[in-house]
Amino acid sequence: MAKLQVAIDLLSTEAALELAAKVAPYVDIIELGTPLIKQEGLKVVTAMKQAHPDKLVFADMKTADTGALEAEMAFKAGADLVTVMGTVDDATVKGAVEAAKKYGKQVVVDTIGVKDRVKRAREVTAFGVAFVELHAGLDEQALPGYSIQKLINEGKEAGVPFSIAGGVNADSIKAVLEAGAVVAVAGSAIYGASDPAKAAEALKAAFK
Ligand SMILES: O=C([C@H](O)CO)[C@H](O)[C@H](O)COP(=O)(O)O
Repeated sequence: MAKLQVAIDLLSTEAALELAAKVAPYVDIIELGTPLIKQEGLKVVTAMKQAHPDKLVFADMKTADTGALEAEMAFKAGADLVTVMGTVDDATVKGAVEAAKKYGKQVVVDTIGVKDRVKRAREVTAFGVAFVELHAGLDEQALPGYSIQKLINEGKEAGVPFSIAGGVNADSIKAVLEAGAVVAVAGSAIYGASDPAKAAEALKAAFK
């Protein structure tokens, strides 16, 4: 069964914990966004795992170098999954995968900036990553004419385990799941909602 991941792009540990407490009943994976980790450090990962030991905690490290080292730092802090950028050297991805094996954890490759996401998704899957995040970041989403449909089409074509991030919301969740995503990532559709718990519950209902 596919999983729902909440991406927390807030900027304090306190706010992240408050949001997670509201939405935890409806989500499978709690993601600490890259800006949040940069602002608060890996202690936000530790705090989240302590508060939600039954959830998978996803540290959106967006690692670009020293794959093994950064993955190990996040796993030691309590992360279950870490991200490595797909645009970087294969050695960085492989290093993170080696660290994940050592800790019994998992690596996800983030495809922001990857020109041919389908090709790269297939390449990195062979290195042993858990799944590939077909991702349009917040800056790309803000460009005129952005549509999540491209990611959905790429997922259908890829033939490897993938998540989709980049505007997953109540309108797009069904198409994301029908495309075969193993994880649907929703950030602003949850943390930006007037009632985040209700928004998460509505998204989760689409999984049935
Ligand atoms: O990963 C993300 C982004 O790079 C900032 O950290 C977002 O969490 C991801 O794009 C999901 O957010 P929404 O697009 O708002 O659903």
